[in-house]
Amino acid sequence: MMMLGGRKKKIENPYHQDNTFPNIPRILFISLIFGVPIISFLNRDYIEAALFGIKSEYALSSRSLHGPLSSQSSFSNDVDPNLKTMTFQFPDENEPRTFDAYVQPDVASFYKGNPPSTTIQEPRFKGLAGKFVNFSPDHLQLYWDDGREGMHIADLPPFQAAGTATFPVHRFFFSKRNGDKKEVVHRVHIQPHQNLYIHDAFEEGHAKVEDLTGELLELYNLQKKNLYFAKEYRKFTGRDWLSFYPATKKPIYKMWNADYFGQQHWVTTTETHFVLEPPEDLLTQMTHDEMFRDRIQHPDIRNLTEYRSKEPLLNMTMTVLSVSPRVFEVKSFLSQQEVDHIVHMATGMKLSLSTTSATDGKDATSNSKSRTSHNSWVGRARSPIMDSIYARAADLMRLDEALLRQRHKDEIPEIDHRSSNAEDLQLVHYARSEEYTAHHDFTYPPIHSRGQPARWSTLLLYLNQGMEGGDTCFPKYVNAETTGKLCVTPEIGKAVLFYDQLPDGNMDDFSQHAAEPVRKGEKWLINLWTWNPRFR
Ligand SMILES: O=C(O)CCC(=O)C(=O)O
Ligand SMILES: [Fe+2]
Repeated sequence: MMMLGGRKKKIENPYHQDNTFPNIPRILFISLIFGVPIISFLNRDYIEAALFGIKSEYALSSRSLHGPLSSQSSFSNDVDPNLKTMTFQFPDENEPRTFDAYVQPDVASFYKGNPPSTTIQEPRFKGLAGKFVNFSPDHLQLYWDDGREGMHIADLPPFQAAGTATFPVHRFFFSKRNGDKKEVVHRVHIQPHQNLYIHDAFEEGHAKVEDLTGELLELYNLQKKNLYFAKEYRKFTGRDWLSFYPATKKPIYKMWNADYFGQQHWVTTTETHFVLEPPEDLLTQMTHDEMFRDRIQHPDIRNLTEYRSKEPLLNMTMTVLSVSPRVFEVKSFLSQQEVDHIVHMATGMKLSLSTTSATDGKDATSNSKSRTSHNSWVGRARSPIMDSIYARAADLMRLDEALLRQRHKDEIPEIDHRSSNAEDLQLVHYARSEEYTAHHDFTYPPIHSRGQPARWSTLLLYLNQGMEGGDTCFPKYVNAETTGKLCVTPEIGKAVLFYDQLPDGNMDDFSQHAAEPVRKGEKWLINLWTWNPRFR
């Protein structure tokens, strides 16, 4: 992450360890307990709309202000049409195994009408997710070879892996401590379209399987199977396998299809926009009972209906910006009122960002008299508006809103933990000339972690507009018309949803993205990350 570019901005994020380090520190979450009857709400109703030949899908709110709608699960029983059965056999087994692997469809199908061509344009951007596997019983360190001492990237315990965004010109080395010295045991030269780099001490004659015992032997066997699988997966799909077989399962949640550019999905939610500012005393921390989904049984819950839009429902249109990676845009996901509220919660500042875009970031912040604190993380429970934004985001992603918060033991009993599957919202601020170079939002969990928890989706919410530069770009998006990148320009309240994983559980290298430098003005946005299967 850092040394190969990285984020150049003021707000340091201790949790956002994009693509390098396997350990994700934890955010403290107050444990909440509530005991009320559970009614399940998720309703999904698909309507094929003939309108303009655009396929539309219609989903209803996961948490109704008006009462339960029906019961449907957030979890996917659907078979993603891009999953194809791959058959393979481990050398030490008698029976073949199968795996439903994501196979990218023909690029011509990414276009509704006539495709501009029938072949993929090779992106100009050559960066990729590098994953480095220590297939040895030694505790190693990974360094980026900068031509000098080397720059430390990651700790690599025996049979574990780590990663970073990198480029084909880069070189790395694996090293081990030898007294006070670093002893290089393996060198890597990054190649185009190759994500996986393995230091195989057994093949290189530095280690013998016969010498392994106990836990090391167990880890050896796990990683050996995984690496064998990775070879088969690459043959079948053309991509490197960045997850862990067999522990990584395909995402448990429903994923939106992205079949062609411009495809639209419609989502209707009862979590309508806030359009008036509620009094401060109504905007305090939510209690557990108040966040409970069954609001109809709790008329005292702060829905704050009188401060919301008069419309009973909010219609959100998701437009497919990219098929691979799957990227969607939703205009007006947030209202101006909500944007102001988020900034207030996250920074303590009372300011309307829409009026600050022409100035430099420093001026906007130092002019603010009402600034009381500077938090860059905002949790769902901070106010009824934050709670509602999470519930709306859940609807957009077709998740039960209870997944995005602490749950009672009877809520979603199919999953074995009660903590939220989403992180707190992370505020990101860029002053002039700041940027966040191309990176991935996923990390690599340790191989012995049974659930293989990982970030599944990223929801970006733009809090201002009108700056020069500052686009979010996807430089590896697959298409048949340009070698350039796909860029999204910030607009107040707009959301961009993309998936960090493929429908088969592999990390999606093509989800690599960058925040372009802000050339004039400043940029504000927040991230909402949802994990599969769990966060913490
Ligand atoms: O600022 C942006 O447009 C993207 C931010 C981002 O990728 C991140 O914070 O991980
Ligand atoms: Fe990111």
